[in-house]
Amino acid sequence: MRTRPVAITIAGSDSGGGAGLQADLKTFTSLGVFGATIVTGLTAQNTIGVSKIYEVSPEFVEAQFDSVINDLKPKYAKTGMLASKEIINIVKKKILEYKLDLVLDPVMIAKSGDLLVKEDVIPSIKDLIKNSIIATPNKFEAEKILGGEIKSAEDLKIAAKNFYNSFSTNVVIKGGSKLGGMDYAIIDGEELELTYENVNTKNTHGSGDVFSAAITAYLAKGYSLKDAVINAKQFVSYSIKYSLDLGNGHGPVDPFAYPESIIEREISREIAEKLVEYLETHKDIVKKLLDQEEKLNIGVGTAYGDIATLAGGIIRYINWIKVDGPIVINYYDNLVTSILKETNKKIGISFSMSNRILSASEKGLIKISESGINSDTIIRNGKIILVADDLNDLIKKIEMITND
Ligand SMILES: Cc1ncc(CO)c(N)n1
Repeated sequence: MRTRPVAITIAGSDSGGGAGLQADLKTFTSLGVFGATIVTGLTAQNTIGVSKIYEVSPEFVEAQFDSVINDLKPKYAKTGMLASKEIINIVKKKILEYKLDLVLDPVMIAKSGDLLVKEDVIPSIKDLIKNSIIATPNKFEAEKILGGEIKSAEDLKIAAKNFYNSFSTNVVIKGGSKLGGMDYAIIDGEELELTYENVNTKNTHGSGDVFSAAITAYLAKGYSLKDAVINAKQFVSYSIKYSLDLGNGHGPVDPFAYPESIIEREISREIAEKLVEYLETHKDIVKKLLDQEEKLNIGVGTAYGDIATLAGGIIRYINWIKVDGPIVINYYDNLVTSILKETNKKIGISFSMSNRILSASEKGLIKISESGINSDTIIRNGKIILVADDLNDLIKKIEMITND
């Protein structure tokens, strides 16, 4: 009998799928957490904007709480869009009734700039903040809640302290791209500056939702609040770095990017194993590619820039070959891994320079260059590196060169 940690999102639907409860559920699932939803409203929305908002009645929000909490007994919940003070008030009542630990994301506007809440929600939001374990406003929301402006990293730190002291609640304020992607957190009095390589993209629809959902998921998995925030920052940064160019507005971030990058690493390892097996069972071909007592190596890359290679390589002694493993990922740099990075090709093999290569090139079977631009065969350090888009393509090229 299997179980998973359970987390709840109390949020609105984004018909476009990139933000709101859809982003929350994708984030929960990607982190191995079972997500349930208390739907507060529906938006007719896409990457360009919000055209309509339909509010769920407070009574129906309450009914969802009673159904979900009594049965699934979650400890952690997060909020997204809470469009009116009536909804915020019922959420507060139910949070207290069920003693839920709340991650409060004071969602106010979509990436498109459209308002997601009524103008008069601020006092009720402030009241709910006091009943949360952490609030995660962005710069804009923090300005609305605190008053004043946040224009610099220094302002961001002052605002976080002010927020922490005013509400006696842990806080992380998201600085956004204008402040270099820096966030500033205060957790149990400890100040934390959260940074990641700055990613320049317009496709950030759903980024705030993914961040607060990831904090909630890590809490449900048993992380401390500080570790949950640190890990959530990594997770959301990855989903922004690999965000999707879908739609004509702000494309969605991709909460599946992080688990998929791990899946792809495993697939690259399996393809590398298949290539090694091919070479082991085709010693005649290896003998043609490789001079005696020399080494060849292979590389298999993923869409996330990770590369599987052999730690040692394959060595030829007169009539037999020795595989010097293991297969490692991003561990050793060698000729193949650097050429794969340069050319963006998916798979490669390095071997000895020979007349065979030159004649294959003269016959027009392969295209040699030093740069690798528009060619499948690169000369580097007196060796040859053959690259291809997939395993079959590479084997086809290898057989073409050694077909005599
Ligand atoms: C429904 C919904 N919730 C939250 C956001 C903020 O990303 C959004 N754009 N739409």
